Amino acid sequence: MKLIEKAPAKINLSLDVLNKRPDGYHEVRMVMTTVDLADRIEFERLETDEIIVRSTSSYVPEDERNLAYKAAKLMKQTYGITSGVAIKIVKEIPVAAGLAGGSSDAAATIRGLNKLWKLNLKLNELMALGEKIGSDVPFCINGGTALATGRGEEIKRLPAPPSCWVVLAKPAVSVSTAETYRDLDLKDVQHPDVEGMISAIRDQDYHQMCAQLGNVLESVTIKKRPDVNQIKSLMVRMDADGVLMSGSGPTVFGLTRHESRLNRICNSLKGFCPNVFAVRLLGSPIGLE
Ligand SMILES: C[C@](O)(CO)[C@H](O)COP(=O)(O)OP(=O)(O)OC[C@H]1O[C@@H](n2ccc(N)nc2=O)[C@H](O)[C@@H]1O
Ligand SMILES: Nc1ncnc2c1ncn2[C@@H]1O[C@H](COP(=O)(O)OP(=O)(O)OP(=O)(O)O)[C@@H](O)[C@H]1O
Repeated sequence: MKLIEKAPAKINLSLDVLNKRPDGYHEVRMVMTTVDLADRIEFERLETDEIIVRSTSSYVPEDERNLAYKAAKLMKQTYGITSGVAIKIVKEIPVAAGLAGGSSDAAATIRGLNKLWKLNLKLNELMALGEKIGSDVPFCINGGTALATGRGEEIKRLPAPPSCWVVLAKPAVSVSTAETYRDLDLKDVQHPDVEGMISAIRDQDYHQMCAQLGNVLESVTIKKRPDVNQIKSLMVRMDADGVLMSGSGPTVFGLTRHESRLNRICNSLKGFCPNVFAVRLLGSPIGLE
C-alpha cells in the first residue's frame, strides 16, 4: 500500500540574524509560513532492509545526500526498524531556492514513516528528529505559521496571517545557504522588525504585514545576484503590496489581494523568470499535536 504526504514550501516573512554562534550556526529570529506549493512524497514498505529514493527532478540527489534519505536512515537507526522503504519525491518546489524544499521533504518523510512504521511519535519527538537533519526541518514538521529562534529549530506557533495571493519567482540561478550565511557581515545589516511582523499577524493587519517584510540575507544575495533586485522592482511596478526575497534566496515573493494584479505580476515575470507560481498562503499547521 502506498502512503502519501504533501511537503509544502515555506517563505520567511521576517528574517533577522542576531549573532554568529561558537558552533558555526547563526542565531536567528524569523517568522515563517507555509504556502500551497508542495512536493508529493510517496512511501512504500519494502521487506528488504534498504532505503530507495527516486525523484522526478534531475537536480535532486537520490543517494544518502537526499534529506528524505537522511530522515529515513535516522528513523531506522533510532527505532531499530529492520524493514525498508521506497520513497518517491514528485518535485514541484524549485531546488536551492530559499523555499525549504529539501527540508519539507525530510519533514514529510518523518511524518510518513511515523505512520508507515506505526511508531506513534508525538509532535515534539518528530521535531527533535527533524532538528538532526536541518535547521528548517522542525518548522516543516507541522508547517503553518511560527516564530523560529535558536538556529531555527525552536518553534513558537503563531496564528495564520491575513489571507492573500503570493507570487513566487525564482531566477535561473541557485543559491547555497551556507555561503549566504558565511558572506553576511553583521556589522552592516538593517535588522527587520520581527515583533512588528508578529503584531501585524496577530492584528490580522494585511497592510502592516506587507510594510513589515524584511530579510537580512537579502542584501547578501542581491550583491551576487542582481536579478533578484530586478524581480523585486518589477513586482513593485506591477503593484504588489509587499515584496521580499525568501530565506537565503534567490526566490522573490510578492503579496497581493487582487486577482487582476496577481495576473499582471505573473505575466510581467514570464519570459524573464523561468519559475513563476501563483499560490495562496496556507498559514495553518498540518494538524499534528
Ligand atoms: C535560510 C533559512 O532557510 C531560513 O529559513 C534557514 O536559516 C536555513 O535552514 P537550512 O537550509 O535547514 O540550514 P541547515 O541545513 O541547517 O544549514 C546549512 C548551513 O547554513 C548555515 N546556517 C544555517 C542556519 C543557521 N541558523 N545558521 C547558519 O549559519 C550553516 O553554515 C549551515 O551549515
Ligand atoms: N529532497 C530534496 N529536495 C531538494 N534538494 C535536496 C533534497 N535533498 C537534498 N537536496 C540538496 O539540498 C540542496 C538545497 O536544496 P533545497 O531545495 O532544500 O534548498 P533551499 O530551498 O534553499 O533550502 P532552505 O530554504 O531550507 O535553505 C540542493 O542543492 C540539493 O542538492
